[in-house]
Amino acid sequence: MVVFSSLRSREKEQWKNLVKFYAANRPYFQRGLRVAFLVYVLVAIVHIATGSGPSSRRGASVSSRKGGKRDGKPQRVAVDDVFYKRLSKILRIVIPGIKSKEALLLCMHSSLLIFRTAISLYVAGLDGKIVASLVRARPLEFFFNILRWLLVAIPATWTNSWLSYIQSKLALAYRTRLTQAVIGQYLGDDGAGDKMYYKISNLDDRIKNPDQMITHDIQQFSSSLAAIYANVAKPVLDMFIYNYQLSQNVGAEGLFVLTVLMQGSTVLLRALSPSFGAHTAMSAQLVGSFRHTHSRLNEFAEEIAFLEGEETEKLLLEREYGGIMKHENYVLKARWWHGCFEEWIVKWLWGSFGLGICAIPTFFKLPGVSSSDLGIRTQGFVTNRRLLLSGSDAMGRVLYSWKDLQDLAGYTARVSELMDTMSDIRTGNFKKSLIASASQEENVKLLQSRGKVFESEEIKFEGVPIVTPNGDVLVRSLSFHVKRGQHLLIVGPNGCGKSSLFRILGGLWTVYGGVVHKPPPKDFLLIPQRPYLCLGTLRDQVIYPHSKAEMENRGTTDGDLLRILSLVQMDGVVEREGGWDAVREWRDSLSGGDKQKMAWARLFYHNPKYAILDEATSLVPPDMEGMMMDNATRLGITLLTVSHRPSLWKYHHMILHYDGQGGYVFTKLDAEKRLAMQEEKQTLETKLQEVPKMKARLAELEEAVRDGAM
Ligand SMILES: Nc1ncnc2c1ncn2[C@@H]1O[C@H](COP(=O)(O)OP(=O)(O)OP(=O)(O)O)[C@@H](O)[C@H]1O
Repeated sequence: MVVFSSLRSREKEQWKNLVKFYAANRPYFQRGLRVAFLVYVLVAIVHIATGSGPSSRRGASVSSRKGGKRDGKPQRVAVDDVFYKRLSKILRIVIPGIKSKEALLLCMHSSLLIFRTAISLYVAGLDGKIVASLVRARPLEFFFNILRWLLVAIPATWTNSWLSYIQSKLALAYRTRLTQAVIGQYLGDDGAGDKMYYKISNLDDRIKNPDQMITHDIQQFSSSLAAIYANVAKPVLDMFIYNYQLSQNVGAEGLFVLTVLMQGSTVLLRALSPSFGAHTAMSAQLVGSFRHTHSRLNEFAEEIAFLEGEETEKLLLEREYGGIMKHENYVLKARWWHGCFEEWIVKWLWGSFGLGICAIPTFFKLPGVSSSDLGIRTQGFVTNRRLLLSGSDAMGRVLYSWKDLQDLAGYTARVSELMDTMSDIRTGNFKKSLIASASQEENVKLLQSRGKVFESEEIKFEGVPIVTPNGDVLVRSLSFHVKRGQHLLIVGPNGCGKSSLFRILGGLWTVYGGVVHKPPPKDFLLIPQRPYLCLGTLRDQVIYPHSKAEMENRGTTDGDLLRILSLVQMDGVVEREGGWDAVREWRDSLSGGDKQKMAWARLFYHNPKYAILDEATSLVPPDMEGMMMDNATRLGITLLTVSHRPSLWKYHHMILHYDGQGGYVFTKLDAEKRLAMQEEKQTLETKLQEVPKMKARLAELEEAVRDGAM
């Protein structure tokens, strides 16, 4: 018993010595703890910045449910090094230099953020003073403190309004830079990137809805990026300042324990966080798909109306919408429970612990701190409490900013997917699902090789294969030669590659072999079966893609345009529609035949060296067709015509006849002979159709004769 009590008294003595040692060296311990806190915050920032946080390892793939694949692998969306690489690439576009407008806005934004923190610190101290003057019952002091409170409200409100204004300006500036960069590549005419808008949707499978990405996703990305700066930089800065100030008031020990608690709960929260970045990217993708289905309904409204396809279209739309709702509900639920858990930890758990810390100077005599009266104690408590609330709010916002960062990762993935795909396409690297025959050995070789293209006055193909973007070899080796003035007729069964030849001539499809000699694209004008009518005035329809200024520069007047329209018997449309400056949705205002005539008027206005006519007269009467062909010939336009109408044959000198099996014949066209053969063929075909009926009638008669005989 004696031994035991002597042991206890020795332990007590040791403990006392330890406390004494601590009290004597407390300033050094305090300094050590503050440095440790600083290191901790820096490590945490580096942790987030390098994407090595727990959530980053749990990045989900966007394409797990639908589309969005790169190289056959699903695209990952997470706050990881891939995200930072993508982001830094985009940042170089949106903030092109330190002297740019965006850098200046960022600088102003940062200064205002620091100024606001300084105001908050002053307000925390003032709050304490107001309550202290109340407790001490000093009315004059109380009055002056309230006056200070009112005065500080002026720069405080001014700063807040400026902050949100500059943040919005920053988002707009980012959006403008990014939209200009993307549209520049999408519609720019700079060699390899030429006709990107065509290639991205026709030659590549990766981007399903570029329109949604350019209009919606870039806007969301810009707002998210502008907000992330305030949502991450400001709380981190606040966390430093408030916690440093708090540790000065209550001692660094409380701060140390609070930090350990916060770190523990942060790790737990992050481990339990759903992958919000992937959810954001998926939402954008689903909305894009829904919008695309809607725009198809608008575009083909007439066809669908005649086919009475409402039910099917409704089902398609409902399916798309159902997909969005399923996803949104899932995300909503995930956000709900995550929000509950997060608020309980951040607001209530940290809050109660913080109150305990604020009470330390009231209940304990801290070594080196002199005792104080009720007023000082109250002032200290109120100030510390405010600092603590602001500090834990900052810490909470750093936590919340993880979600913002994940949202940003989602939008960044969408925007960089578009930009990376465009870069790939610029280098001729397309990703399209190939048909089975493309994997045959000879076709694999063919798809890997490239042909040569030379600019020339005439059109000459030497052993050029016609291959569709999904690897279907339509013609293995095509050779023909068309000189200026030699009109070429192209015939063959459906899907044999007639229009595909034009796509090669227009530089849209890849030349996989042989040699192509062709004039530059500006020397061609295409009239398809359903001609394109642009948004704009009636005049714009004739002169497209020229502007009115370009038309005037080349010396053409509205009178000249009227004469051109009279050639296709369309001059009445000017008066009917209210003049050349009338603006309509011309696609709906003109009939099918009128649209074709308008396209012919455009041909006569531009007067190119070559005209590609792809069933371009299918909807106009034969006499009109003859007049248009004659006028084109008179203007010296060389015609490359696809038509099933025998009446057109007589205008052509050469014929390229596909057999539909990969073979073809290219020869001179003896129009008269061909016409006679065609007519005879048609007569025989009509007669052949009668044969089954005649046979049936014969059988009936034979039976009747047999019956009568019995
Ligand atoms: N963007 C594309 N991607 C993949 N395949 C395509 C694409 N465009 C056309 N094709 C395919 O190329 C083949 C040839 O098409 P093309 O338009 O040249 O036929 P065509 O001979 O003009 O037929 P039609 O007389 O019916 O107009 C078709 O099988 C078509 O499906």
